[in-house]
Amino acid sequence: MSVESIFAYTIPDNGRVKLILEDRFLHLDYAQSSSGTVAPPAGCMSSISCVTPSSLSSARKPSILYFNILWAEIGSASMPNYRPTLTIDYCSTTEKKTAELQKLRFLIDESSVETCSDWIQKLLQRAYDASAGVVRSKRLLILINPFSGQGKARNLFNSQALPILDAARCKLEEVETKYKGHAAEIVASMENLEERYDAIVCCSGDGIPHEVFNGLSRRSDVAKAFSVPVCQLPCGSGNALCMNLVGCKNVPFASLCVVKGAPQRMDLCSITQDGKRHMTFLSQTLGMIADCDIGTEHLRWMGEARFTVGIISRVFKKAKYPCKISVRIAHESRSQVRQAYHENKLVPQESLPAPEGLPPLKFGTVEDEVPEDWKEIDTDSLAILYVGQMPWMSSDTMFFPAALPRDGFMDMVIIDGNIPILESLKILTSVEGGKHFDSKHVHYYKVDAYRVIPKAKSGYISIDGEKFNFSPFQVEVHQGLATVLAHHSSFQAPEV
Ligand SMILES: Nc1ncnc2c1ncn2[C@@H]1O[C@H](COP(=O)(O)OP(=O)(O)OP(=O)(O)O)[C@@H](O)[C@H]1O
Repeated sequence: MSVESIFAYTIPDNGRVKLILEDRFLHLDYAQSSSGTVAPPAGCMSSISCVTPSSLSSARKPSILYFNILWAEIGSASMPNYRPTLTIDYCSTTEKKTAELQKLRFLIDESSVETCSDWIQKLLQRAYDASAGVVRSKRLLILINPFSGQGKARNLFNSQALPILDAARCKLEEVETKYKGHAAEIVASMENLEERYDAIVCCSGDGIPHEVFNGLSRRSDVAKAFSVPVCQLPCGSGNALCMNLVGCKNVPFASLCVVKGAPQRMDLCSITQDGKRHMTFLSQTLGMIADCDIGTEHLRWMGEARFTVGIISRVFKKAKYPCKISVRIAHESRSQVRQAYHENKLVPQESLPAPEGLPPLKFGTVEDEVPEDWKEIDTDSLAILYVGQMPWMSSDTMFFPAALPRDGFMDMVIIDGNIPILESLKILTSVEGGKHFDSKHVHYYKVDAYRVIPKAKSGYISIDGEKFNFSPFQVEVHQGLATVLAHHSSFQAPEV
């Protein structure tokens, strides 16, 4: 018998089953039973249809994708007359990106324990592809914001993430954030951060990843610190990081992606405002979106719906936000943006130079002179200025369909407040699928630096969904500075 396959026995029927390591999945061949009538163990058949790739749905043998396999081990035969057991922990998954923890148990012959141990090693090598950078039994720093979303983060973590991380034998260190800024302090001050953890997992909305990237930027070993991958378990009201990296806001599926994720380089931006420099990983906005993001705190109980309710009321009021924008545009027309998207879609992370520290600001700060070659947009009728580094801004708004993880650009959207209300509503309702990209009323640029000077006395500026001062700010991008943990090397969004 090849070590690619082993025989085991079902519990309780004692039927013979052959476990075969195929190219991309583990096959369970129950037809090996002499009677040929042995039923697969409970929980197996129901999960099998989910884990069998659609191209193989006609295959007779149940199979489990290696991606879904968390762990396998032989239980010690502690009692006399008890045969050793082989346990396989895995997640059944659906096309809608949900996941459920499952367990298979088989008996094995005492004489085949050694063969089975070799087979388990092979199985785990395939389940955790070291050549793709996937680390087994990850050491994770888990940052839980107990106030995220509607205060459910702790409960979501314990009930939906922990069982999967435990089954995958991850080593966890949990910390609950105690106040705003605590997560940044933790990662800024922790000794040997990069030696201690394989990833930082934010059980939160987008506020904690924002703090984590800022905390990392304050470390003296900043170059090494930015190589620690950051990811999110979607427990907040805005979970854009997870939506972009994983493609859903399902906590069990996101947990499976933490287990199976590998480090991926990603652009990160600096923002200067009022004499300070911060990092921003997701977005900067002024106008209706900022108004809704920050100005609807009283509607927090609604969850993500609060953004929609806020936007519609502002469209009908024809709200306008006068400001001066100076911007370094790299790609201006829609066709140029599309072309740049296709050219840069798969920038290999290995082609980027390793960061040497916090990069110096190429264009100075918001206090410096605006460079002469920047384009000036002076407007009294702006409705939305929205600049993003990732496609999804929430689970149902894909504002920046052309955004890429490491093209070295930010995507800038400008929408004027003088367009008819019906057109504004059309744009905003097409944002879910990113269809607004082709609207003639939407200006969509790829830029690498810009400055905004608001002209009103008061208002809202939202950076990564966090409230910033209502004063001038300048942003520039640093290509591939940050590292995230993801199963895919690109963002989870359809092509433009
Ligand atoms: N213990 C705490 N008490 C109060 N605020 C906290 C605490 N821990 C973290 N915070 C702050 O809570 C804010 C929101 O966090 P987070 O993004 O996780 O949740 P959220 O529900 O998605 O919120 P938002 O929709 O505002 O982004 C962040 O600014 C974070 O700094």
